This record gives sequence, C-alpha cells and structure tokens, in this order.
Amino acid sequence: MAKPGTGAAAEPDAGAPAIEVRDLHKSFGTLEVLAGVDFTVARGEVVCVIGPSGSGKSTLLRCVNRLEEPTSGTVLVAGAEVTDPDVDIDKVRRGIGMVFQSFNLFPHLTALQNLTLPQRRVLGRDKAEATRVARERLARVGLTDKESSYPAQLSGGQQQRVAIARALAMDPQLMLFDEPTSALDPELVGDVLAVMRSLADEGMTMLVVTHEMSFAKEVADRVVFMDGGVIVEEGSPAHVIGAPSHARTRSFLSRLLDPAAARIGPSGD
Ligand SMILES: Nc1ncnc2c1ncn2[C@@H]1O[C@H](COP(=O)(O)OP(=O)(O)OP(=O)(O)O)[C@@H](O)[C@H]1O
Repeated sequence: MAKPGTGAAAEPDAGAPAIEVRDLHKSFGTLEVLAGVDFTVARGEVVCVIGPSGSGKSTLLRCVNRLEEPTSGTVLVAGAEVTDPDVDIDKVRRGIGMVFQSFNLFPHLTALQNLTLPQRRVLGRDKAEATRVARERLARVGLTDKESSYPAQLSGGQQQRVAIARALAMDPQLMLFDEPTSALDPELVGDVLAVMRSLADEGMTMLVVTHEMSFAKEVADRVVFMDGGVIVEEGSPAHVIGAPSHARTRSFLSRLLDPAAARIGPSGD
C-alpha cells in the first residue's frame, strides 16, 4: 500500500511482477464490465488478451494505467499500487507505453516532433537528447526516412509505427497495446506486427489486446481468453488457441475464423 503523499509506491520494485491484477471489478452504471479478474504478467512476458467484442478487454487494459478507475480490486505495476488513490500515477504511467487502435498523433507535428515533444515535456530532456532518442526509435520501427513527414502524409501502418516509436522514446518498462492493427488495411498489418514481434524478441514486457491469432500463436508466451468480464481460460497459445478446453473459447475462435457463422446466429453455448 502506498504511503499517502510520498509517492513511494511508484518506485519500481525490481523483484515484483510487471503487472498484478487482483479481483478487479469495473462497472459502468449497472453494466458490470469486469467481474473479478485476476492475473499476473511476469517481466519480459508477452501476454495476448483475446475475446469477443464487449468482453472487457480494453477496459482491463485501461485499468492497468488507470485510464479507467476500477470499481474495486487491485492493480500493481512493478510493485506500485496503481489503484491506490495516493500513488503518484504520473510517475507510474511514465513507465508504461500505451499504443491504441487509433494512433493519436499530433497532426500538426512531424513524425520526429511527435517523438520529441513528450520527451521534452514529460521527461525534461533537452532538444539534442530528445532528437537523438527520437531518431534512434524511428530507426527501430523502420521510419528513418519519414522523420519530416506529417501524420496525414503517412499510411495508417506508418502512423502506428510512429505511435510505437513515440511510446518507446519514453523508455517504458512495459507496453500495452489495444488492438493496434484493427484500424489498418490488411496489407499494412504485417509491418506493425513485425515491429511488435521484434520488441518481444528484445525482451519487452507486452500486454496485447488483439484479434491477430497468428501473432498470438507465434509471439505470445501466454494467451488469456476473456468473456463476460472474466478470464475463462489462459495458458500457452498451443493450449488456448490450438486446443482450447472451454466451449466458450472454442465458439469464439470458430466464429473468428469463420465470420459467416457469426452472422447466422448465436454460438449455441
Ligand atoms: N466509458 C464507458 N461508458 C460506458 N460503457 C462503457 C465505457 N467503456 C466501455 N463500456 C462498455 O463496456 C463493455 C466492454 O467494453 P470494452 O471496450 O472493454 O470491451 P472489449 O472486449 O475491448 O470490446 P471490443 O473488442 O469491441 O473493443 C462494452 O459493452 C462497452 O460498451
């Protein structure tokens, strides 16, 4: 528990898991969106969260950096209790990179400026250091030649790679991805997934809400299947995607692979 006013709980605990979620509940009015979620993400682990629309995946992710206030329960990030009202939440958030479905770039700034501005404002880096870091991160996502482009001059996939580079420029300990490829034309998805795969290979801790089953199968250490605001099952990709033990998971996966079946009617379980 944080000591009120000290911000002490925001200090990373080297031995603590990257994320711990305990008995998390979230309601919007009478709608209970998270109905008691428990899970842990180890450092360096890549966890994909899958599940039907409305199952609470985005809400769970948004509770991790307190973009949503949980109704009850506990979230710890590197040992810092995010859900404690007295925690220094800005300090915790500085260690968490977040990538959304929509890229949320500043339209009036170039790619390079989109990366330098938050570093200067939030981390207080001087212009030369922020520019050096920005160029390094743009190179990491394969966009060195686009540093002077404005978002409107970039494809959706390139904008998303700038958004990933922007998050990386803040030196996060942990990256949250909320359906990062859902808004992209199919031919642009591969480049974004390749960047995410390289981050995973480098040991970045990643919690990824996605419908990209090939990414989940090939890159995730663990897959969590959510439905109705609870975790129905979790385990290795080979288990959850390859041989799910729960009927609700099987039904979801078959509807995902055969969208025509989803239009015909209810899943039957
Ligand atoms: N701010 C909000 N106010 C009211 N209801 C909300 C709010 N945010 C989410 N919801 C509702 O909570 C439920 C779960 O939403 P959430 O976005 O977490 O689901 P999801 O599993 O990520 O779905 P999708 O795959 O469609 O993004 C939905 O019914 C949604 O309409």
